[in-house]
Amino acid sequence: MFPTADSVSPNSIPTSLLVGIGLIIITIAAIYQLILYPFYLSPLRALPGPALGPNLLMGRFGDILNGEAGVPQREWVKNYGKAIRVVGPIGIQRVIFSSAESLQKILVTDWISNPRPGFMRDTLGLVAGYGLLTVTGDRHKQMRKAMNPAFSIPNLTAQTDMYYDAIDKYANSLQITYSLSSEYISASWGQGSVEIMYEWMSKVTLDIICLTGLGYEADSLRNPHNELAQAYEELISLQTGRNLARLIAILSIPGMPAFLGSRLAWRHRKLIAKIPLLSRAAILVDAMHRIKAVSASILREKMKEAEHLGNNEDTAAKKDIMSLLVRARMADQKSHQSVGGGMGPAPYTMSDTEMMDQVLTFLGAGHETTASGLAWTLWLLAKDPVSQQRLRDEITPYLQASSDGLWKVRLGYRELKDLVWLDCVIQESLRLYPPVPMTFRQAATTDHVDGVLIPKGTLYYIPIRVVNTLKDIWGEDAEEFNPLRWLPGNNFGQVPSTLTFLAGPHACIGKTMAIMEMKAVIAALIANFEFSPSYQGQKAIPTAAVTMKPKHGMPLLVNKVVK
Ligand code: HEM
Repeated sequence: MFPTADSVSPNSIPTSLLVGIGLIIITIAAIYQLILYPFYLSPLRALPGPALGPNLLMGRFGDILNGEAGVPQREWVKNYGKAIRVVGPIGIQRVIFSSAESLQKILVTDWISNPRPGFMRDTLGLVAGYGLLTVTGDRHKQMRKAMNPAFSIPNLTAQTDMYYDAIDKYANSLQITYSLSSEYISASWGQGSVEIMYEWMSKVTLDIICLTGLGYEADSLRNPHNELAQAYEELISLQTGRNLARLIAILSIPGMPAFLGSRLAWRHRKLIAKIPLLSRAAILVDAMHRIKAVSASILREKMKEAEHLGNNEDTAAKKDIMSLLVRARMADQKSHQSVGGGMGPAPYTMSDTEMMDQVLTFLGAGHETTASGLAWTLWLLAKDPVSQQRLRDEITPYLQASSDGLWKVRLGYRELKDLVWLDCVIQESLRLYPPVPMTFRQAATTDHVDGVLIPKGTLYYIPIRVVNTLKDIWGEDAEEFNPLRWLPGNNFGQVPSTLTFLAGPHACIGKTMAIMEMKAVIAALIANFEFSPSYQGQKAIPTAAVTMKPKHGMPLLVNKVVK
């Protein structure tokens, strides 16, 4: 039925016409975004890179989602060179630079003009607080300066003994499980207990970061119902490939991150859970609410404790990073008051909200990353019994006998740093399986990088795992596990060639802490247990999520070392 001349007044445009015009506009916009701009107009179109692929809407996103973390990108870099363009979903272009000079410019020299992109800050802010991971420029400089002392070597040295409570608990529980399950013999492969190592490492690192970062005993190893542990388990479940892609899509809707972080969203979480597209967001809202509630109460306690203790230095409780930050803030405020009675410009101190965000940041940034690093190290050692035994031999002189039938390991900061083979193994594992396999930056201004004109707004994919395995830096065996390359004399440690903890002002503040913690856990486990693949032909597949977790949680066969 077509409208007659009588039925169309100047004030009433027929709905069908409006719909038609709308469809034409959407079609033109889609053709522009998906085809015209990326392939005929964008200044980046001259860069080499993989062809668009069969799906115009998704670009090469399918390869990334279904591939091993960082591997499709590594193949593209091999095929197309060190400055490439990849078209992702809805025609969004990403540029991958992998030369040392271009990464130096993006991450170090011009870091302020290349911040983390908005979608990344929104996502991180929601799950790991609006702390160091989300701020940039001057605010970042101030915050980082305020936090650096808490990560100093003296503080880390004082903290190493806090790792061993969780490590001992895990070693004990592993010993019990082993003794109960070693009767199950797999005729084809071996005897022992099959353990899902990522899950265990996640509990160990949660307990350690809660204690060292916050002075809080989560004890998730013994108490699976611990509220923090449960909430994090739910959050982690959202981070597998497709779930994560859906979540990022939801978070890209303008205003959505702020809404999901609000009390309103929490109050209506049951309703949100019923909306098909948002059901996963409801899990996030609920888990984050619980994590925030626990974090807020930890912070309140810290503040009370700091008021009570004043500047008294020697209580065990004050070794954790949060206590140090709270006390440093109090000291700054007091000194401002006492010098000139609070007149004059106040020094920068973190607000209560910023402090609270740091609590969430430590938990978010320091837990799964380290768990993932540990799971991959155990896998690499399981596949390389010679390196595993060499490590056991290196640690043997430091072992202490104990009544529970386990060797106690109590390596301090200096020993953890100086054990050469332990260092080689950890560095090599972090190189080959960097727990954060990639990150993003976005050009805030139009600029040239490596001679390429980069329009404002361009997304940079920072190829951490790719750079860590470039053959022209690491040699022909770049993709192999070879801890020997880190031995003194083959000194790759001097070259800024692994990007595992990134580089520049946003480089990981927890790097030394994470390495020390990994060394302590690995030393204690290898001293007491032997690890091997859980079945013949086992392959471990890193998922393409925020952190590079092993698919299926990394089952390994565990046997007790005979004393
Ligand atoms: C093996 C373990 C770890 C790895 C591989 C790792 C890796 C990284 C990477 C790649 C970044 C840069 C992210 C970006 O800018 O896009 C980063 C930043 C950060 N990490 Fe870690 N991290 C680890 C452990 C930790 C721990 C234990 C903590 C704290 C207790 C921590 C706290 C942070 C913070 C606060 C930032 C933001 C730094 C800034 O922007 O100034 N990380 N980490």
